[in-house]
Amino acid sequence: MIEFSSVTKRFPDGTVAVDDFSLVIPSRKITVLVGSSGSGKTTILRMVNRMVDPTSGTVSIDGEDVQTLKPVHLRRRIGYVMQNSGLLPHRKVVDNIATVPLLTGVKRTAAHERALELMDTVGLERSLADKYPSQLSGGQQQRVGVARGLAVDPNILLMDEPFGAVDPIVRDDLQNELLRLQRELGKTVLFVTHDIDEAFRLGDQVVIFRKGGIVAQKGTPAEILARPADDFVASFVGADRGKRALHIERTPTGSVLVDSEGRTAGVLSADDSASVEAKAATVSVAGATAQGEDPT
Ligand SMILES: Nc1ncnc2c1ncn2[C@@H]1O[C@H](COP(=O)(O)OP(=O)(O)OP(=O)(O)O)[C@@H](O)[C@H]1O
Repeated sequence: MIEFSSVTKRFPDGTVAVDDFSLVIPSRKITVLVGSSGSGKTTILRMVNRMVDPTSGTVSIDGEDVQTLKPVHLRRRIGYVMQNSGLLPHRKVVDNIATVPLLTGVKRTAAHERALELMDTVGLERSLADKYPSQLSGGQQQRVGVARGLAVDPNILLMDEPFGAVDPIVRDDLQNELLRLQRELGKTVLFVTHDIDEAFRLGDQVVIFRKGGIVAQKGTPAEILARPADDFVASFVGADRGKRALHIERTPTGSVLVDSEGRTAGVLSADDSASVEAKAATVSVAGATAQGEDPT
């Protein structure tokens, strides 16, 4: 578990990037920080591995204040995946993945063998091992970035907009891959994105920031969608429009879900359908009662 307690970060130029921020990040779950640019998400993420130190407050991992731990040790036990993969252009894929294990003294053959296994894990052909990053597609480069983040076998994986720079189809693939990996590996993942769809798809816990680094709402995607804390959140998550604002329409052949643009978005399964119909009946009975009519 990672815990932020009343954390503030003021940079030397006076910018307050994070102001009195508290959050518990549960182990083996994906927590997603989402919000507009400049809301302090990256700064928060970087405080976990001490790329940034807080001005006040504490960040702890399993009860241990990270301030008491050496940055180099933290970075060797925490995976870090960034936008544009951050690969070293003059190193082959296999060497990029093996960078940190080699630094920590793992023998070259063992580090390379492990790198090849990680290529399997993230769905990369082993034949790409001897290529240079520029010879790979954007999606492949991101997979190498994820493999490199996993190379130290970390319990914690920090991911800073890792899929921000790839096209929507590849992004979709990478998100699926991360969910699959998470089912297999069960890491504690802290993930930063601008994209609310990505946040809802990946996050067990989602934290929505408004400008100025203030937490507008945190919860599961279902909690946030079912009960947005205020108009800002409702508008940010699109609860009031498009594919998220669904209503039931009865057709001669059954009930369907329709979005706010009138497009059919799906159907209710038989069970759901029965319970929704029952609820609708209860509501109309209650309504009739409220108006003083006899419901029978
Ligand atoms: N080293 C620094 N010195 C001064 N100000 C900084 C520094 N790093 C970040 N900031 C400022 O702190 C604020 C938060 O930045 P941060 O990168 O954490 O936001 P973010 O939510 O991750 O933004 P984005 O989504 O654009 O990456 C911004 O106003 C930024 O300009």
